[in-house]
Amino acid sequence: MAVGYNNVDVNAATKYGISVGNTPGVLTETTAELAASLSLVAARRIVEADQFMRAGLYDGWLPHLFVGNLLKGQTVGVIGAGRIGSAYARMMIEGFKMNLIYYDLYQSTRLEKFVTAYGQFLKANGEQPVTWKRAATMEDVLREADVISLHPVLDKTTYHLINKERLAIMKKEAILVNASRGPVIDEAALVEHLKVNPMFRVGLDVFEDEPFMKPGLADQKNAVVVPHIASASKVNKQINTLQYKCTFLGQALPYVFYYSQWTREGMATLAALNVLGKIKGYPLWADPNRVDPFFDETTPPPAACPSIVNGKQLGLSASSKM
Ligand SMILES: NC(=O)c1ccc[n+]([C@@H]2O[C@H](COP(=O)([O-])OP(=O)(O)OC[C@H]3O[C@@H](n4cnc5c(N)ncnc54)[C@H](O)[C@@H]3O)[C@@H](O)[C@H]2O)c1
Ligand SMILES: O=C(O)[C@H](O)CO
Repeated sequence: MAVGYNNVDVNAATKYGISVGNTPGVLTETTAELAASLSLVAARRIVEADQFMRAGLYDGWLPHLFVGNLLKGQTVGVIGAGRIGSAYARMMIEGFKMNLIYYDLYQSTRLEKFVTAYGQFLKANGEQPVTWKRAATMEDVLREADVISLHPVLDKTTYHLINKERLAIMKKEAILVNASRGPVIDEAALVEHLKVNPMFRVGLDVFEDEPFMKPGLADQKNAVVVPHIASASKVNKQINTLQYKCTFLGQALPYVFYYSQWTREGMATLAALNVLGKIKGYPLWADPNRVDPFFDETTPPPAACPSIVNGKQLGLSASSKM
C-alpha cells in the first residue's frame, strides 16, 4: 500500500485489465512534515551536534561551533509541486518565511495564491513579504534555491533527475532533501559531491537501492539518513473522559481514554476500499485528491473506489457524487 506506484508496471496491468489502486491524500502532511524535519535537521546540523554532545566532546560555548544555515528570508526550491510538494512548500514558507521557487510540469495556482496571500499578510504587518516564482527550468531552481526538496513521481522523466551535472550547479552550501523516491537522485554522484563539498548537506528518507545505501554515504557527516519513515506517524485521539473518585484527594478527577490513529491505517483503509469497490463494481471516486469522506466515522464510506490510477484507461465510470 502506497501513494507511489512506480513499482507497478501500470501499462502491463492495464493491458491485462488489472486495476491498480493507490492511497493518495492520507500521507500528504506526514510526508511533508518529514521533509521539513530533514530540511531543518540538515540546515542546523542537528545530527552532527547530537553525536558531538554524546561523545563528550562539548567543553564550552564557542562562537563558531556547528554554525548552520538560517532559513528565514532564504529561498526554498520545490521540484514536483503536487500534493506533498505543495504541503511542504507551505510549511517552509509559513514556518520560516522563505521565498519559493518551484518547478513542475503543471502550474500550482493554489500554492501561488497561498504565497501571495501570506506575503500580503506579512507586508500588512510591517514584515518583509515572501515571494514565489514558477521556474521555467529545473536548473533555475537548482541555481537559485538554498533548500531544495524533491517531490515528483518516479518515472522515466525523473530517474536520476539530480545527477553529477545538476549537483554542480547548486549552491555550495545548499541543502537537498529527498522524500520522494530514491532513484530520483543518482546516489553515487551524490556521495562524490558530498565528499568534496562538506558544507553541502542532504536529508534522505529514500535510497536508490533501498534498503541499501550507496558505498560511502553512511560515512558522510553532511548526510542525514532515515529509513523511509515519512508515513510512520500517528495521532493520539481522545475518545472518552470519565470521572473517577480520587481516594486521597476525595474529589472527582477526569480519566481520559486515548487511541492512536496511524497514518498507515489510513493507507490500509484506502487500499481495502479500492479492493472492495472493485468487487462491488463501484465507480471511481471523482477526486482522488480529496479522500476525506472515506474516513468520516459518522457515515458509511462512499460507494466508490477511492483511487484507481489506471481507472480511465480501463474505461471505469466516474462517480458523480462527492
Ligand atoms: N517517503 C515516503 O514515504 C513517501 C510517502 C508518500 C509519497 N512519496 C513519494 O512522493 C512523491 C510525491 O507524491 P504526491 O502524492 O505528492 O504525488 P503528486 O502526483 O501529487 O505530485 C507529484 C508531482 O510531480 C510532478 N512531476 C511529474 N513529473 C515531473 C517532472 N519530470 N518534473 C517535475 N515535476 C514532475 C507532477 O506534475 C506532480 O505535480 C511520489 O514520488 C511518491 O512516491 C514518498
Ligand atoms: O509512496 C508511499 O506511499 C510511501 O513511500 C509509503 O510510505
